[in-house]
Amino acid sequence: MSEALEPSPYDALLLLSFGGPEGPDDVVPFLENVTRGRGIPRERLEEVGAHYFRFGGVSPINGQNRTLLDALRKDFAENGLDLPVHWGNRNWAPYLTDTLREMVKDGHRRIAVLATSAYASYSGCRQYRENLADSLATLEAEGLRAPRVDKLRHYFNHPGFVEPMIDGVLRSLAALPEDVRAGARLAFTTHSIPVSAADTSGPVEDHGAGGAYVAQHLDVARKIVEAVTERTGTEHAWSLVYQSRSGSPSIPWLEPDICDHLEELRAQGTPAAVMVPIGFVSDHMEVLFDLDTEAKEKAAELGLPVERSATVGADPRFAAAVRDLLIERAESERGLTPRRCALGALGPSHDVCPVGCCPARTPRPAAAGADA
Ligand SMILES: CC1=C(CCC(=O)O)c2cc3nc(cc4[nH]c(cc5[nH]c(cc1n2)c(C)c5CCC(=O)O)c(CCC(=O)O)c4C)C(CCC(=O)O)=C3C
Ligand SMILES: [Fe+2]
Repeated sequence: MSEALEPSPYDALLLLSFGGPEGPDDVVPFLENVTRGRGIPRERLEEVGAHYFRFGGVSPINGQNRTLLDALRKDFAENGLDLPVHWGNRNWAPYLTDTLREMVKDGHRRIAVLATSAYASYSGCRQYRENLADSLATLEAEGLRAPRVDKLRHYFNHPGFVEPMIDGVLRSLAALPEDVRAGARLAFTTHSIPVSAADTSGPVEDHGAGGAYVAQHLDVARKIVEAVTERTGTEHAWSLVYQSRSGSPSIPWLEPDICDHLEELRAQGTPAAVMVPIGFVSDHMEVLFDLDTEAKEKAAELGLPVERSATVGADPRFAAAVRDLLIERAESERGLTPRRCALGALGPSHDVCPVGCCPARTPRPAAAGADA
C-alpha cells in the first residue's frame, strides 16, 4: 500500500456523463431530453433513433461508465486515495440531480467533477456546467444546501488519455494487411459542431479560426502521429475529420465528414486508413454507428481497407490520470503549486473556465466557472 493521498478540500468525486438509453422504451424520451430547446430537425431525430433501435435501443455509454467507475474505485483504493466516487448523467438515469441530492444527503460539501468529455466547446464543456447549475438550483429549491462543485480541467492532452490511444493506433495498423500498412492514412475523427461554436470554443483569446476545439484536437493528433512515427519508423499522412453532424443543413458545421474523407482517400489512391476517434472517451453510439457501421460500410463499398482504433474507455492509465487530475486540483485549491501533466504544444488547460469561455447561443447560468 502506498502512502495515503490527500484529496482535501474535496470530499467526493462525481463522474458526470452524457447518459444513454438502456432499452427500446428509453430511446424517444432520451432523445427528447437531449434535444429539448436545441432545434434539431425531426428527420434527424428519427434517423438517430433508428441508430439506437438497431442496437436494441441500448447505448453502450452507461455500461462503459459503470466499468470506468469500477476502474476509478480500484485505482483510488490501490493508491491510498480515500474518496467516494459517484456517477450522474445529464440526459438519462442516474440523473445528475438525483446523484447530487444523494451526495448532499450523505454530507458531501465540496465535490470535484470529472466530465466524460475531454475538449473545450459549448457541447463538451459549458453545457455540462449549465446542467450542474440547473441541478444545484433544483436542490436549493428543495431546501437543501447546494455543495460547491469544481470541474476538473480538460484532459485531452494528459498522457493517461493520449497514450492508450497511441497503443490503439499501433494495434489497428498491425491489423491492416501488411501490403497496405505503410501507406495507411490516419483519419483522426471527432464530433462535428457548428463552425460558430468551434470558433468561440475555449477562452476568449483562443476564439477564431476553429477556436480551442480544433486546436486541441490537432495537438492530440500531432502527438499521436509523432509517437506512431517513432514506434513504427513510418510517418503516416494524417488529417482531422468530423462525424455525427446534426442540426440544420443551412448552418455550417465542421467538415469534412469521415465518409466524404474516405471517398477522397480512395480517389487519391490511398491504400488504407485507420479511423482514430480522438474526440470520444469511450465507444459511444457515435463510434458504434457512425464509424463501425456507416463509415465501415462506405469503406467496404470503396474497397478501402480500414480499421477503427480503440477509445480510452476504462484503461487503467486513464483511471490513474483522473487520480492525478484530482490530486493536482486539490493541491492547487490548498494553495500549493502542483505538477501539471500535459503532452503536446498547448500545455495544461485552465482549472476554472474564464468568463466568455465556450459561450451559449442564449446565456444561461453555468456552475464551476469564473462567471458562476
Ligand atoms: C462535441 C460533442 C460531443 C463530445 C463531447 C461529449 O462527450 O459530451 C457529444 C457527445 C455525445 N452526443 C451524444 C448523443 C447525441 N448528441 C446529439 C446532438 C449533438 N451533439 C453535439 C456535440 C457533441 N456531442 C451537438 C453540437 C449536437 C447538436 C445539438 C446541440 O446543439 O446540442 C444528439 C441529438 C441527435 C443528433 O442530432 O445527433 C444525440 C442523441 C452522446 C451519447 C451517445 C451514446 O448514446 O452512446 C454523446 C457521448
Ligand atoms: Fe452529441
